[in-house]
Formats: sequence, structure tokens, C-alpha cells
Amino acid sequence: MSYILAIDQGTTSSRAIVFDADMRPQGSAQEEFAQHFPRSGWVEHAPEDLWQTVLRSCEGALRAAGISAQALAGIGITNQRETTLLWDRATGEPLYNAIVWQDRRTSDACAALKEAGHEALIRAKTGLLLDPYFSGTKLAWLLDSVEGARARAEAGELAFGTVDSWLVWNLTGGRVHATDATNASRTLLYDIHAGEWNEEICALLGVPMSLLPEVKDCSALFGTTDVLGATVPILGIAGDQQAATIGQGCFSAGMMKATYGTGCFALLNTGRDAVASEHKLLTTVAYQLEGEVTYALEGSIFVAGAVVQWLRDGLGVIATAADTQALAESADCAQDVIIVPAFTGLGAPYWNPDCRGAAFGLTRATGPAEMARAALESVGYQTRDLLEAMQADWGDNAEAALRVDGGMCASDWTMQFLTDITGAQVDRPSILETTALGAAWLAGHAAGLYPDRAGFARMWQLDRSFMPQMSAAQRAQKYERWQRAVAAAQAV
Ligand SMILES: Nc1ncnc2c1ncn2[C@@H]1O[C@H](COP(=O)(O)OP(=O)(O)O)[C@@H](O)[C@H]1O
Ligand SMILES: O=P(O)(O)OC[C@H](O)CO
Repeated sequence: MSYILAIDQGTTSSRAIVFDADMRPQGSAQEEFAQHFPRSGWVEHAPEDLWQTVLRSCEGALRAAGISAQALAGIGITNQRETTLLWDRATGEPLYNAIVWQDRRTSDACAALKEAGHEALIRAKTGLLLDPYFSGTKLAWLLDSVEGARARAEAGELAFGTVDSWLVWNLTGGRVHATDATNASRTLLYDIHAGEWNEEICALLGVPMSLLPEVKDCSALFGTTDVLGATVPILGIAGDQQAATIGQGCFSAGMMKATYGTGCFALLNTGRDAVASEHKLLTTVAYQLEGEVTYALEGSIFVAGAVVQWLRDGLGVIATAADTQALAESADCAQDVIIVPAFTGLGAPYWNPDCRGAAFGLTRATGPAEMARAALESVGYQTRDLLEAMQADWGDNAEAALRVDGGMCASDWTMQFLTDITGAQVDRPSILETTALGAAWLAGHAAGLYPDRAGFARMWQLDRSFMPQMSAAQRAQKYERWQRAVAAAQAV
């Protein structure tokens, strides 16, 4: 029993990776699933798709590693956060599709709550803001919109969960209804200071507390599963951005990582202090180990790699994501096209759910190359917005280097622009699957198989550092133009 299975249930695909006793990946499997967009601004996943793609990925990863479930010391789960599910406790039947974090349907509900003056309470208790991004208003929508849901919830017949809870429920055959502190901290219902569900907010949103899962440490025994052919303990859970923070070894206050997948999420470890942001960042749980909470400041950008997917699937100007590199290199330097990729509104630090995307500086000469370069640059500009806010909140205490990971980090061009426009050193580790690694460490640590925090942090290895080459004057001029573009996009 010297292997760990990490499950990474993401926004567009489910993955599973088997790690050996030395934390080296031995086999993996991945499966995409359908995205449902039933109306403008709505994004849903079929709950059964989430579960079945996870199950098949686990089986595939075990096959690829050439081991059986009997060889597993434990399972670690990491997941897309905030995505909201509601199911029947007796049958396990979901009442509706999973409402995905990107979904904007509760925009008006959030505006009304804000208008009524409730944001201060939400901010103080949960560290979050009133934005449709988080689970709370999505759950309230389900209770109000699915026929009979509220009565059944009040009768104690239903269970709410983020994706981790849904997977644990299915892995354990409906025996366990639990989550971890990081996922709980994204619901809008959890007091991150007291470490418990908040009665006042639940009452405000009309959420019966019987719906809520038990909250545990990230590294703990959540239950056991028999679905893989042997009895295996589930020993770790963390939301994917928190798992990446762990996988990047960001265990000290001041360390920061940014993950570039569908969106981009930058987390700055602030230690035992829950720093209240004055610049519209989120205060969130980085991890909870041995009952002790470590906090983070988070900047969340909704569209990062998704802008590259749009070039591929929406505009059809590239065949694969990697094509953007050659295109960006060939773009006409005289054209300074800016894309504000607010496809699903703007996240931090703007929090404007109603803003939509815009492009500036187009001419008759603008072609796929200039659009591709602008798309990649938009990721750098948005990160600079986050780093500015973090510096304003946290001063110069953050470490100089930004650790990056996620699919989009494969793009050297994007990483060079990122260091150029932020002026910060960008460090890319040799393992880009840091999210799965973080989940594996949580489980392997609980199993007594993997080193402690310090030992694990020492295993982090650099692939490449990117250093700024752009002049300070050009950096300032380009960033100022971006700020004007964002303001203009919001004014439309
Ligand atoms: N070489 C590349 N250049 C630019 N973007 C890339 C490249 N490779 C992958 N991406 C982008 O990275 C994202 C995939 O990253 P991943 O970490 O798998 O995302 P997620 O976990 O959100 O599904 C996609 O949006 C894709 O467009
Ligand atoms: O699935 P990802 O990697 O795009 O991550 C989604 C985030 O957890 C949303 O908060």
C-alpha cells in the first residue's frame, strides 16, 4: 500500500493520477465532459458526468500505473470550487444540474442583497463578496426554483455539496456527507474565523442548515470507498486552487502562486492572519491542517486559458492552444490590440458580473496574429491587476517570485509577457500538475507515507525562471492603456 490516487475534478475535465511513495506520477487518465449553457450567462454540468468521468479516470489511472486499488494507501480529492449541487439523501438523486462557478444567474439576487446592505456581514464572516461566483446564492436559487425543493430541504431530506462532497457521497455509497475547510470557505455560508457554518447568513439566504456537510481538516479520514475493487480510505480534500498552493509548497506567509487553467487564481499565503482586503481581493482558507487554519488573499480571474479556447472554438483562428505562440511572435508590433476578455463578467478586483468582453485598437490590418497576441497579453494584464491589489493590501512583504502552474504555463510567450508586464520574477516548476500533487500530498501525509510540510516544500523543483526584459517606461505605458480599456469595457 504505497501509492496515492489523486482525483482532480476540474471545470472542463476530470483527471486522476497515481503517485508512488516518492511522489512521482506513475499513471494518469483524463476525460472531458459536456458544458451546458442553457441560457446566456448560465453554465451547468450534469452531476452524473462529474461522477462517471471521475470514476473512469480513477480506473484508467490505476490501469496506466499497472496497479490495483489494493496497492493504494489513500485517495486525495481536489475539485473545481463553488460549483453547487443539491441531492436527495435517500436516493442520491440530484434535483438539478450542478450550477458551475462561472454561472451568473444570481447576479440580480446578489445586487439586491448588496442594495439591502448585507455585504459588510458577508465580508466580515466569509471573507468573500456578494458575487454570483460563490455557492450560497446558487443554492438559494435551487431552493427557490426547483419545485418542492424548499419543503424537502426543510424536512431534512436533501443534501447540499460542492463537487468534493458530491464525489465523497458517491465514493462512499451515500454514507458520508462531508467537505473540507477550503471548499467550505467558498460557499458564502461559512465563517472562516470561527470555523463553522454561519447561522445568520444561512437565515439571510434562506438555507436550512440541515443541508450542510460536516467540515473537516484537509488532511483527514473522510470515509472509505469500495468502488475501485478494494477498500480505500479517502484521506485528503482541498479546493483546486488551495491544492495548487499546497502543491507549489507555498507554506510560508508571503509565498504566492498563480494557476493558469480556464481561469487564473492567485493565492498569497498570509499565515495565521485572515487579512481583510481593502482592494477587493478575497480572504479565504489556504488550508486547515491539524485543526490550524492558514489563510490566503486570493485574486480570481474568470477568463485566462478560456480566452485561448475562444480563439480556437469561437473564432476558429487556431487549431490547438499551442498555435498561439507562433502567432503571437509574428504579430505586427505597430498594432497594440487589447482584448478585455470579460466573457462572464469581471472577477477581482472589479467584480462586475454584467460587464462583457471588448476589443480595442482594431484596424483593417488586424488579423489572427494580433488577436492571439492580445489574448495572451490579457492574461498578463489581469494578473498585474491582482498583484497591484495584493501589494496594496499586504505591502512589500510578499516574496519576489511568483510561482506559476496550470495548462497555460506551457506557453513561454505568455510567461515572458507576464514577467514583463508585472515586473515580477515568474518561476515555473518542473511539475505543472501541482493541483493533483497537492491533493496527493494531503492524502499521503495523512497515510504517513509522505514527508511533513517542510520536507515536501523542499522537494519543489524549478523548471525555468522568467525575468522582465521590457523597459519600465513601456510597461507603464502598456498597463495604463489596459486600465483605460477595462474602464471603457465597463462603461458600455
Ligand atoms: N501552449 C498553450 N498556450 C496557451 N494556452 C494553453 C496552452 N496549453 C494549454 N493552454 C490553455 O490552458 C487551459 C487548460 O489548462 P488546465 O490547467 O488543463 O485547465 P482546467 O483545469 O481549468 O481545465 C486551456 O484553457 C488551454 O486553452
Ligand atoms: O477547474 P479550474 O481549474 O478551472 O478551477 C476552477 C476554480 O476552482 C473556480 O474557483
